[in-house]
Amino acid sequence: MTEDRIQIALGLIGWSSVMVLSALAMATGLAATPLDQLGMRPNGSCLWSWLYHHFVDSVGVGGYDAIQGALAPPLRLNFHMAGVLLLWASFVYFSDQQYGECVFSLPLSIWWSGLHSMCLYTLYFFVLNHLMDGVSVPGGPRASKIQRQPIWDDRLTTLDDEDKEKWKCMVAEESHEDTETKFPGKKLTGEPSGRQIWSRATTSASNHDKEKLIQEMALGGRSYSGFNPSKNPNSSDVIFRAHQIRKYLSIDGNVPPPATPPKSIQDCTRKAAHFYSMLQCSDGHFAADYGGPHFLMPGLVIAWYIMGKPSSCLNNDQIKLLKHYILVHQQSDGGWGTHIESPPTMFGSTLMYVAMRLLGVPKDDPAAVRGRKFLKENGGVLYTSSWSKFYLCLLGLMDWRGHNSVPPEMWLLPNWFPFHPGRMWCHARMVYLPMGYLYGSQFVYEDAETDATIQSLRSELYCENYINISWVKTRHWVSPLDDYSPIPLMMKTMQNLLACYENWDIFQPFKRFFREKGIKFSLKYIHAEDKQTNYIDIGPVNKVLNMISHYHATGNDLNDPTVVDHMMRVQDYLWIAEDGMKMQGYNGSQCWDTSFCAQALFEANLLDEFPGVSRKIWNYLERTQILSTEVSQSSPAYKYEANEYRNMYYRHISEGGWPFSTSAHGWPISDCTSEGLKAVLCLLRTKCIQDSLKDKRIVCISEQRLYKAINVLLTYQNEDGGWATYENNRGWGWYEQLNPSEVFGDIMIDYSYVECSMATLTALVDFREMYPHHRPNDIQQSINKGHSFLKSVQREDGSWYGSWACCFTYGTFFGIEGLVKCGESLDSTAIVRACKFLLQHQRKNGGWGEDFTSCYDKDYAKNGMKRYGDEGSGVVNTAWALLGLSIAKYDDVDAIRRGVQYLMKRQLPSGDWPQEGISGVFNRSVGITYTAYRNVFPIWALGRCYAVYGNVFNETE
Ligand SMILES: CC(C)=CCC[C@@H](C)[C@H]1CC[C@@]2(C)[C@@H]3CC[C@H]4C(C)(C)[C@@H](O)CC[C@@]45C[C@@]35CC[C@]12C
Repeated sequence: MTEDRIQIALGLIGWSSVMVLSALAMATGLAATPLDQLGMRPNGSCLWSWLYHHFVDSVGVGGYDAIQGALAPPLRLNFHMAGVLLLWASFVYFSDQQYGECVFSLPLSIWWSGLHSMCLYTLYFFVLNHLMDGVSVPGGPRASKIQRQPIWDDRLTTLDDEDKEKWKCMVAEESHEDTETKFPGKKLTGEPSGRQIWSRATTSASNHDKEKLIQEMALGGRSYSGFNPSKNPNSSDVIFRAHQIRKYLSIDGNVPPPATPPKSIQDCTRKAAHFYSMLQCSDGHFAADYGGPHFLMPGLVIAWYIMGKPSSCLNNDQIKLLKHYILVHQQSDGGWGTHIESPPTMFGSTLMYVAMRLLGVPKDDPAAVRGRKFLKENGGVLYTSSWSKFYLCLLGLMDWRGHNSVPPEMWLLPNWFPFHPGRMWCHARMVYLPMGYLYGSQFVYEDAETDATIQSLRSELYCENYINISWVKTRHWVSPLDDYSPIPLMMKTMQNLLACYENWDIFQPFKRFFREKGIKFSLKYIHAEDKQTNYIDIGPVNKVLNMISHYHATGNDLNDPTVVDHMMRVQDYLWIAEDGMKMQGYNGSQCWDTSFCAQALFEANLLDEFPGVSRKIWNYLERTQILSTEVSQSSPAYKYEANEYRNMYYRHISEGGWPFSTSAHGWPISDCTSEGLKAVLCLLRTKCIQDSLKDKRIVCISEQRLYKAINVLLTYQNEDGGWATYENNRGWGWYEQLNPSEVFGDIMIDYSYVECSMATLTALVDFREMYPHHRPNDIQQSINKGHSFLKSVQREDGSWYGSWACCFTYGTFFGIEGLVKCGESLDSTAIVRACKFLLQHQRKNGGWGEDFTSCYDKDYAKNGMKRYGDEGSGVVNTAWALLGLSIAKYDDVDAIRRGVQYLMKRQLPSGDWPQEGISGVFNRSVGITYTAYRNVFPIWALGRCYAVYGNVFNETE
């Protein structure tokens, strides 16, 4: 009897341990799979990965990659399940052998374990794939719409002549030298190519007549009449363009494009290419204004202020231009938008107002009075969104209790944890990292209590008395103007629980212990990001927050080498245009624009006509590919290329990839790699590059390097067959339930996008055409999966939602091109529906137009590009639509002709096109400027239309 009891007890223990073990195995398998897809070996967080790694891989039979790669998702699940089943059966069998018969007989135990496994399998499959919704496709329905319009007073603003002419855009090595002379004894690390900074020039414009011509050319053949946001808040990049044209014309033999209007499509394309070639920088890249968002520069101003206003971070000349920018973008009601075309929001207004005051605009200046009126009419800054509240807390303009918790402890969660921050989209991850550090340290500007401006701001920003505010209650307050992504219930609940953790005494000893560890890890991680990016950092937000974090960590030491390293890279984000100085959304769009230029000229058959331009593009792409093995060992980035560090800091492999901007930035992106690769392949097919390679006038990009690019691209593919931006998708759609930012949509995970997928698929197809023997099966498999993905995200109406530019026209151009290159037949339903969608939206004047509201509302802008286009049409949208229709060889030649004639008609006398509405977008709600698009896409579209349809465009109507 006693023996029986012991047997049953032991059996039960055996059973429960089996259950726990298998649940654990399931959980780690489930949770760790996406994190293991870093394009490298498993990090040991998943039991099965660990087993493969140690047993299968060590015997050298192709290893983990081969197994993982070969297993399609359902199979992979089965693999996990088989493992669980085996473990289970053996355990039960073992206990059965040991402890006699009763319930644990062999057939029964197999039956039970089988049943149990089936149940878990079902749970696994359904929960993961259905309820958790593997990845939800961006572009789903959006309820709220932009209700208001931005309105500016009709006023012309101009920069002082001195400001227009005395600034010089320096690139590459010259830019490094300039910065290094300002920081004696310090050296910048990383590849200099592509770096672009604005510095005061010592020479001024000389010949007056020539200067007039240059200014006119920069404006497309019209004379400069200043900047008037009520006409168009998008600046035209006149200052940079004038600067480049001046440089170009100063070289003997260089002439501007002919003034006569082009008579044919080829003339028009050639003239456009000639004009655009004048803008190319000496290192081969195409520079341009990459501004737009209004919430970036205030972050920098706040950092500068907190750090004691060092002139090595921002000097007086820059401050003057930053103020100018803030003032010209203020709208009639006193507010500022989240970006240049947005109606005023509390997010934009709070930050711009604070920046304006910190830069020295007095409280009673009319702009400040109007700004304050706007803020107070909307409830004061207690109703601004969380990202601006964060900056207010740093400055001592808000109590940290008024901000929801950003616990740095989140980094201490085990990697397998379903909500580990390492699974977040890298931009969100890299912003919440320093936020966690600064929140955890409860950092506040050290002079806040004595600083007169801060004290005054405390009364300017609130409707109530600052000292009487019950901060904890205000944590969730947000104005409807900002509430694009209302905080979901799940996140609110979590924030409330965290508020207990932050404030209840009972948790404090526990919190102290873990907080310290979290802060320590965060700082280590921040440092790794700084080194990996040569202190540029992934984007403008974490750039500034990382700098403040180091300032804090070093005990507010401005001379600390890390803080100085950071300050040396501030210039990389600043840009001057006719609306003043702005902080850009990135350190530029160099590689992206340059890769497009190569492809546009290739399709227009002009690369050989502009051999100098082609060679310079080649050089840029050659120097910009990320090649860890060739990074000098002395570079701080070197160490972090090792897989050990990549694993530790959740980074995908980079070797072989191309970035969006510069090599020094160091973060490759799937579509930037693809566009870079396609550009190289185009160049390789031209005579001028082939000859230059033969006589060694340019450095060779070896086949091995192209293979590395292919490797990165293949590792980037998600399980759904699509491609995300920087990394594989590591989480699930439900993560969006934890989105803590009210102003951005879909920021929590890296989704598969039509743009990234099309770019990668077309790169794979182009590559296979030239190198059919390299990994043919992997490439074919990948193309097949990608092809199905593209079809799966096509919308009912035949369009695709564009996540990174405005909007359906962009997405649909990408969708069509992707399908066609994957071999979809031109008369298939998918292609015909997509082309019909485009045709339905062609406007009376022959063009196409959409503005930013399409992206925000997730609904085609009914009035087209109403405000800043031409009767609803815009040149960039028209070019995208033509590119889509012509790759599909759509047979409505009349529609194509009208589109082409529209582009030709809109070309300016200089060969340029006008700057219309904002083209780019991110996170659904923020517009971003792509100045180069107005040149490169029309060239490309005209080139392609001519190649596909021949000379049917020249008869005028
Ligand atoms: C952290 C937040 C909310 C703001 C900082 C801004 C960045 C998130 C974005 C600024 C530039 C973006 C848009 C960047 C630009 C290029 C695109 C793309 C065109 C290559 C696209 O196809 C893939 C995504 C992009 C990389 C982008 C991501 C988001 C930005 C970094």
